[in-house]
Amino acid sequence: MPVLEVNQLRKSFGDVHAVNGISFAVEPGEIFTIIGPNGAGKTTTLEMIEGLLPPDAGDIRFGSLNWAKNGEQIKQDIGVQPQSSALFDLLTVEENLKLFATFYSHSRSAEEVMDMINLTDQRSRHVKKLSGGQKQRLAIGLAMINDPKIIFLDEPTTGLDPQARRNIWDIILKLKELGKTTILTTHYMEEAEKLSDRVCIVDQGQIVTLDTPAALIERLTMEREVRLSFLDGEAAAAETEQAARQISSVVRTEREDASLKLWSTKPEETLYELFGYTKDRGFRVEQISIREMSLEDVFIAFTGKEWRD
Ligand SMILES: Nc1ncnc2c1ncn2[C@@H]1O[C@H](COP(=O)(O)OP(=O)(O)OP(=O)(O)O)[C@@H](O)[C@H]1O
Repeated sequence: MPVLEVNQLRKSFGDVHAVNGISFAVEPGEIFTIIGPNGAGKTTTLEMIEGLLPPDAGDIRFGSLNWAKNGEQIKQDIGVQPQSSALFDLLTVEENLKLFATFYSHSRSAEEVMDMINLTDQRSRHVKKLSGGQKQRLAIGLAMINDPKIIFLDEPTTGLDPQARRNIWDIILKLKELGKTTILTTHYMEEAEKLSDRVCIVDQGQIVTLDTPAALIERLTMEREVRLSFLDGEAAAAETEQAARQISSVVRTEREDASLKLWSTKPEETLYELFGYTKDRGFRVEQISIREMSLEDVFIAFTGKEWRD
């Protein structure tokens, strides 16, 4: 049985349909990621599920519980990461955790949470002296202080450097090991691909597609990008481009100076044929690669838009 089900959720602000009929179900223990560009409706969706924003329409269920009848129980069962600006700057790490623990009937010890978020050695530090990554880890710690079944993390790694981002990924994976369900939003495709059991891509308030990262990538056409660069300069690349266009599995080509990119439905065979050609012509190939498909390609394929972080 899903731990969370949302059905036909809608929210408008004036003329803006921020969330326009979103439905999904999350299974216990999943890392479920909502990904989409700025303004796609991720935060609005999360805030409605978290009980912070009333929906215009739609249904939200946590198992057999709903906000109208079981609000107090749901608050005990879920953990919501506050924006880092909501932390108490003049309190220490430990004091923040202990304060948040008083909001709940049941809580984990501050000690245990500090260990999980790797802030035990910063326990007596005031929040205002923490780095961005440490503040974000504390915000996640506050979301887990009530030992919730479901944890909501709204863009927990935005603006962090790669190492700080990886530290947060480690915490999210630890939560999964503990059997928790995590609902995450992110701008970062790489993050969604690495962490998620399932990914829901949203754009303009609607779900574009929803599946496991591997299934989404698999569902794309088998077209893959092949890159070649030539030691013999532009002329060699231009001639090889002409030859590539005669190969039936090559869908399109693009060339910049001595670098050639082509998209093929049979990349290995295409390369084999092109190597025959370059060898006959005496062209020296400097580098070749076949690019793996990523969630970014899935986004572009489904929306027709470029992805930008
Ligand atoms: N309180 C509000 N008043 C008016 N418009 C709003 C409000 N909150 C959100 N919006 C609008 O609703 C749309 C969806 O916003 P939302 O914050 O949910 O997107 P998002 O996917 O979380 O974006 P981001 O990644 O930038 O946080 C945007 O067009 C936004 O400007």
